[in-house]
Amino acid sequence: MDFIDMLRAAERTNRSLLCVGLDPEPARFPGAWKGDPSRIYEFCAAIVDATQDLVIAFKPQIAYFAAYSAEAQLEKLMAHMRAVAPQVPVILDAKRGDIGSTAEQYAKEAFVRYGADAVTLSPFMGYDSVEPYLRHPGKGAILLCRTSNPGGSDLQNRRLADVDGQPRVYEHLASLAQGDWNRNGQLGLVVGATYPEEIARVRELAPTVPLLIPGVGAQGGDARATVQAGYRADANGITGLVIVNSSRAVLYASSGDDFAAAARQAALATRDELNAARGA
Ligand SMILES: O=c1ccn([C@@H]2O[C@H](COP(=O)(O)O)[C@@H](O)[C@H]2O)c(=O)[nH]1
Repeated sequence: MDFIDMLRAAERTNRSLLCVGLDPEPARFPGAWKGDPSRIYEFCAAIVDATQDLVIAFKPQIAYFAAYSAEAQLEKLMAHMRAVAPQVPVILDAKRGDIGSTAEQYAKEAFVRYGADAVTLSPFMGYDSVEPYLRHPGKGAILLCRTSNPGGSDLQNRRLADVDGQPRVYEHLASLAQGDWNRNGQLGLVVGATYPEEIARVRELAPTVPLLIPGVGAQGGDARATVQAGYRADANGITGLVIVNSSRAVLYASSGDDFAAAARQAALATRDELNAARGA
């Protein structure tokens, strides 16, 4: 099944727009695991087991594994997610971006080594840096568009003087992802929950592209405003999906031995809040 079909199936089966982000920080692990990078797999697997029926996707952030030379634990975690939650797509948050020949290797890393269903990319180097990912049939490529951090404005909100209508950079990217760049319907966009007006603008320019929206929870984004700005459905079903990510607020809901149960409660509350905002 391809990435978009998996998203739709997980959304239906789990009645969810929530993506749980897997950003394991050993310093925040519970009890005897605290500070121990060899527990990264066990910690993340416990979170996956506790939330797999509540999510539209999982999003491991590769930096949290690479920083501890824990790539083998990430491989094991990918296999675990496939085994316990085959219905849930996995988005590898890697934010890669490089010339085509190097991008080919990064695409193999994401889709072959780790078996991810989609990967996040920086589109800064242009279409030829994105195209190698699109050669993997059915896999998703999710482009940074209007990121959740304040510094996102430094470049993404600048206007492009030589493009008709002088759109902002993020607006131009949204148009490209809806149109010329999206040759096989594999593209998605990252838009921060911290900027709901920009989510609405992206949705206007890219009505059918799935939006990965980090920034609720620890970054303070408003779940209700996020869904209202980005989610679209009509009588025939969902026309514009949102994948709303929360990482730290779920992972570290408790620092005690009840961390997995607490993560489940946090995920459940966020899922229900997102559903209430779309009237589901
Ligand atoms: O614009 C962006 C793009 C990616 N991220 C990533 O999402 C999670 C957010 O974690 P929280 O703990 O829920 O704040 C993290 O992996 C970021 O690298 C983002 O925050 N904003």
